[in-house]
Amino acid sequence: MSQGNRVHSLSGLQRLLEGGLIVCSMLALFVLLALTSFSPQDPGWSQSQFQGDIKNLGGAVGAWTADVLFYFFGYTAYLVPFVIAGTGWLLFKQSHRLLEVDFFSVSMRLLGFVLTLLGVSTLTSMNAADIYEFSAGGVTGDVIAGAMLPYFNQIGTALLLLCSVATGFTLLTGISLIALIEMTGNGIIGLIKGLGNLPAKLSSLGERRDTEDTRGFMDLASKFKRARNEPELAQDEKPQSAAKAVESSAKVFSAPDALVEPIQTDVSAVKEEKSRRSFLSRFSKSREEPSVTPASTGLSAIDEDDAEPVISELEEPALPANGRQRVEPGFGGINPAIALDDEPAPAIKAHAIKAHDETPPWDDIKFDTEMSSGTSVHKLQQANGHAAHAAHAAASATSQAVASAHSAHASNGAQLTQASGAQPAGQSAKSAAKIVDGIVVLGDKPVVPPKPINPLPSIDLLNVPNRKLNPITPEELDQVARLVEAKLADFNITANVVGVYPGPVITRFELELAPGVKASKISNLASDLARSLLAERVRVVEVIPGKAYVGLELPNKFRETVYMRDVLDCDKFKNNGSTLAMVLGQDIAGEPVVVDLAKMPHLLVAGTTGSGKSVGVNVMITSLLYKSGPDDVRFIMIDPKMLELSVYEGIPHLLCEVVTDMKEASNALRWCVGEMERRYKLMSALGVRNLKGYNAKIAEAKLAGQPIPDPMWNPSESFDETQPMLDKLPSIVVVVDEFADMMMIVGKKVEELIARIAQKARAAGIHLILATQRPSVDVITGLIKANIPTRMAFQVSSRIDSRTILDQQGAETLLGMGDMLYLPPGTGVPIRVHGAFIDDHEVHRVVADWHARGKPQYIDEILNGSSDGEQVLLPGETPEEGDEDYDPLYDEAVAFVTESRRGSISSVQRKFKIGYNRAARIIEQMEMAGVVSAQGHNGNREVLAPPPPRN
Ligand SMILES: Nc1ncnc2c1ncn2[C@@H]1O[C@H](COP(=O)(O)OP(=O)(O)OP(=O)(O)O)[C@@H](O)[C@H]1O
Repeated sequence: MSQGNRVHSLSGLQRLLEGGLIVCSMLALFVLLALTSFSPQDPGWSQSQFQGDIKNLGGAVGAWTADVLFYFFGYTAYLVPFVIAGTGWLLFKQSHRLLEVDFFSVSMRLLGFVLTLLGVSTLTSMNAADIYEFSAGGVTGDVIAGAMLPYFNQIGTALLLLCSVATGFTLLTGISLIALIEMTGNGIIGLIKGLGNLPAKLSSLGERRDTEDTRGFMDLASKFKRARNEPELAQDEKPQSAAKAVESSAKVFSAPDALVEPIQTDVSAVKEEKSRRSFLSRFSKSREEPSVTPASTGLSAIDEDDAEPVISELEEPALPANGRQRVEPGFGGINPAIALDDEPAPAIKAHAIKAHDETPPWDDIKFDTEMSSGTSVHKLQQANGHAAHAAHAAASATSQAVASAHSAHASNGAQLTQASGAQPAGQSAKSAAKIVDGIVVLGDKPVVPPKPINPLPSIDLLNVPNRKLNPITPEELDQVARLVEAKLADFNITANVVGVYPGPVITRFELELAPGVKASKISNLASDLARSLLAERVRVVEVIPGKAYVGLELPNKFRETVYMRDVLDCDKFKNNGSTLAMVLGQDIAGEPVVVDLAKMPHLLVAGTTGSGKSVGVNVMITSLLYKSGPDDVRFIMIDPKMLELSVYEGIPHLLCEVVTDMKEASNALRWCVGEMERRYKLMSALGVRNLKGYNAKIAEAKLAGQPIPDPMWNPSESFDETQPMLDKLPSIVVVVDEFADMMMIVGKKVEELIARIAQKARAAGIHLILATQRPSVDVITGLIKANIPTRMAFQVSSRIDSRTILDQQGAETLLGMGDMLYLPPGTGVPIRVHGAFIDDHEVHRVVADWHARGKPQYIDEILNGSSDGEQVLLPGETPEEGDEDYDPLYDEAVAFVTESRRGSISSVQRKFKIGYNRAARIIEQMEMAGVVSAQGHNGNREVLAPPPPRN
């Protein structure tokens, strides 16, 4: 892609190159024709006499050219047209690299070409019969053979020449001969094995088709036919027959290979990537050893001006993952049949309609069944992909199965509700369906299972990345290392590059400074270095934990995107036991970074607009949706911008609708403080120290059959007539996207509430993720900073902003697009992380997947305050200075203002001999009450209320 851009930007040069390609192709064709139609009778350089017409297709010039080429190179002359065509093509395709010519590699290739050509010519000269009247190896081959044979004899010469050809080939093409031999060997072995297994495979395939499949389909079809042809069949038996059909089809068809293969392909792509990195890290490790320090590599002779100071990219063939076959499971042939064929039986249809309010639309049901791997319906879809004819017969029964799935889904919602201790969503659905041994039972009959909470969403919902690797060669890295040393020397800093760590976005060079050189000297030169190295930005890492070196991070020329799927698919995340584990992205070496929100326990995210904050927040939320169900984690999302978080509306994890109104937002924070206090009381009643201990105790008690009654139940205040039992408590994550807005609108109160939650909520399992694009001290106040130890800084515009977030500079040198510095709790050294990328479609798919698993049970009190409409004071809270808190002089002041018809602050001040602030507050209260108008242009207020009636 980027290459394409370059070609366009060089359109003048590009035209020339394209012309060159055409000329080279024509020339190559001409030489090929001249060589193939060579006739010894034609005139030529080595011919003196000439009779008759020229037979060469290239005419006299062709005849001469062919003659010269054969004379000098013999058979090897046939290589010449290919070399001409190849040169034209290379110049055309690699035009962008003309500007960054690496003379070292060009001379290597040239040397390789000469060695190969001479070796082949001489070998041909020694072993092949003459071509026309020329020697088979031309004069070149003859001369070399003549010079070598007296000294090395036939065999020795041949060996030396073969060695020259092999070396030349490797130098020319850069292809490892050893790898080539290995590949050929593996290919041959694979072919032989494949051919050997072929008869067995063919026969087993034939047998399977002939027996099982056919019988399975016939059974299925006949069952469905019977279901259609027996209208008198009791209606309540229909779901059963559908379920049986589903069951039988599930037995017949195992998961198709297509579903397994793509994953394997993916794994191989990842492996490829890993091996690349391990190669590069091996390189960097080897550099650390004294024997191969840059100074001793001998490569320092490269002219620094010729080398680009940034890591360049070679053309890379697309990875196999690109061509990965995407499998879109669906109802296949059966879906249209549902719409066209028989209506569901009346009773079932009625039920489906009844349950509709509680269930997702048809698409969701389809999605639901698509994604529930291992369920019978999924397998039925596979079956129907194979047997369209059976699908028609099955349509009626399947409609019923799907209708049942609707109600089953509703029942799932009901279960969820119970699990979370909230009000049941739909009593009808609850009474209509129940789950027995993991199977939904409608009435007495088992039907298709709904989409369960477990297994959690599949990683297949995320895009398979179109990875573009950044193939940096060790030589290129070495060049840059030399350049870094040279540029530092320009600034009178003696430093040796002792380690090079290429990553997906940046490459870190570790520098060993000469004794007495301060690291801060390099930091101060960061922008000068960036300029002289032609880099966008350079980050200097003064302290690398555990090492005595200074780090210099240069952006790669071709930046790799870190995809969410790649990071999520790592063992570090999958094996993480915490329900609040989140992936962030990759570190500078390309290793996934997984963090635990429970340990943070609150996170402050800041960065300028467009730096990748929202994507970062989405990645964190999506990780949580991949790690935990609503039983474990609940969200309160506050989104003053009204667009970033609204996508999550309706997932079962939400405790309330996504909050966009700031008054409601402060209510939500108040609710959190109240909930925190309630949880503390519960925990102290149970004698546990944190939420984990509390949940363990509840689970233990339930297992023992002795659930713990709610110790805070008060019969006089509660609606519950009997003492309720305690249930598992989920962690609560409060995500605020743009909390600066909240601070501005609601004011100091928010800061207090946030500080209060931040101070205490860790043990209660309430966690804050606060994001802002305004990293200024009036937003990220001292109070907030003191209580939120974990920070995440995306790119910011100034050092001051970086200090506001991280208490140190560095974030101003980040590269944007998700590049971040993550400061873990309790440390002072931030980690550079390249944030993972997730696009909106992927988020939508994960959200839709959760929609299909259940509905949220909103708690109204969160947004509206307490149910009686009165603000209950939280423990330790003093009443706010409310509007109704009128000044004792207010009434007198109103009388004075309305009588005197003068509504100015100064008149009230003078009359009552009070301070300016107090008088201003009284006038403001009058304005709100409509006694005086708002201030006009001239600063005066009009008195609106009539004077008080005189007695
Ligand atoms: N991790 C990433 N990898 C690649 N590109 C990214 C990444 N994160 C963000 N981007 C790119 O940067 C753009 C801006 O990101 P994002 O919308 O998250 O910024 P923001 O800081 O939230 O901006 P705003 O505050 O204006 O909403 C995205 O549209 C995306 O193209």
